[in-house]
Amino acid sequence: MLGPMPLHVRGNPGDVAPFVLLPGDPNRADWIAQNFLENVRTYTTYRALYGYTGTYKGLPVSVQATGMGCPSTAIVVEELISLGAQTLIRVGTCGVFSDVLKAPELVIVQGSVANDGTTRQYLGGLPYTAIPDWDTLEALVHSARAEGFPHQVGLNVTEDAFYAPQANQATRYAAFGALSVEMESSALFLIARMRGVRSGTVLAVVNKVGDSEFVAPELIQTGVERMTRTALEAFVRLAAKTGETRSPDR
Ligand SMILES: O=P(O)(O)O[C@H]1O[C@H](CO)[C@@H](O)[C@H]1O
Ligand SMILES: O=c1cc[nH]c(=O)[nH]1
Repeated sequence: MLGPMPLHVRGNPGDVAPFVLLPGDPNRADWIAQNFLENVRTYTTYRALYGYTGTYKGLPVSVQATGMGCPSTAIVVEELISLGAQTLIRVGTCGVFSDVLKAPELVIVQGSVANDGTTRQYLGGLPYTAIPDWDTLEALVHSARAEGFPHQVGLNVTEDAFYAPQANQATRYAAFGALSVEMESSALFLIARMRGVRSGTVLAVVNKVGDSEFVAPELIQTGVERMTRTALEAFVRLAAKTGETRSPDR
């Protein structure tokens, strides 16, 4: 299964843990590694797609930046899987469509509208519903509940063009029940399904779509801390359920 060093995620076989957190922002990857993991080592810095492996409550966990958008995410996810990743949880930020959902509340993504070019290219025009793995979704919801973190579970929109001139196309999906918008989950969910691994997404709210500013930094920070804890606790739950305690240097 494990081949030579991938082109972009420049780790060696054994560097990446089966459980991987996926922030878009490389600085968030660094911050998570420093503040949540123990015995951290860096396995890649190429193109600022930082990747670290350490342990959380004794469980080997990696945190790998995806960069922004589905094209970069697709490369990173494919290469992580080639390096042995088995469960990938995106810990991202999102915009929301109404004041019903406010920072630091979390969004746990039940499915993501694939309004992006990467999944379109993979699928060759086939309509598709991008959904997370059920066990991962369930573990995220249980963890958020157990931690007492306010959250909503629902539909997200993944899009490519943050500054598309059609005044936030994604808002059109709000009328059909979408809660949030971001730029990576559809590709993550599709590729995970194709390659037979598990995936999920938990998001911290950073803006209401259409507003010209992000919400206050302390609200964003609280949301990011909570989503990170939620995802890590989901890994612990999944590991306990399936007996996965493999070390990254197995
Ligand atoms: O904060 P991250 O995880 O990068 O996620 C969101 O932030 C970026 C846009 O500001 C996009 O990548 C979007 O999906
Ligand atoms: O993709 C994103 C991320 C945060 N906020 C948005 O409005 N869009």
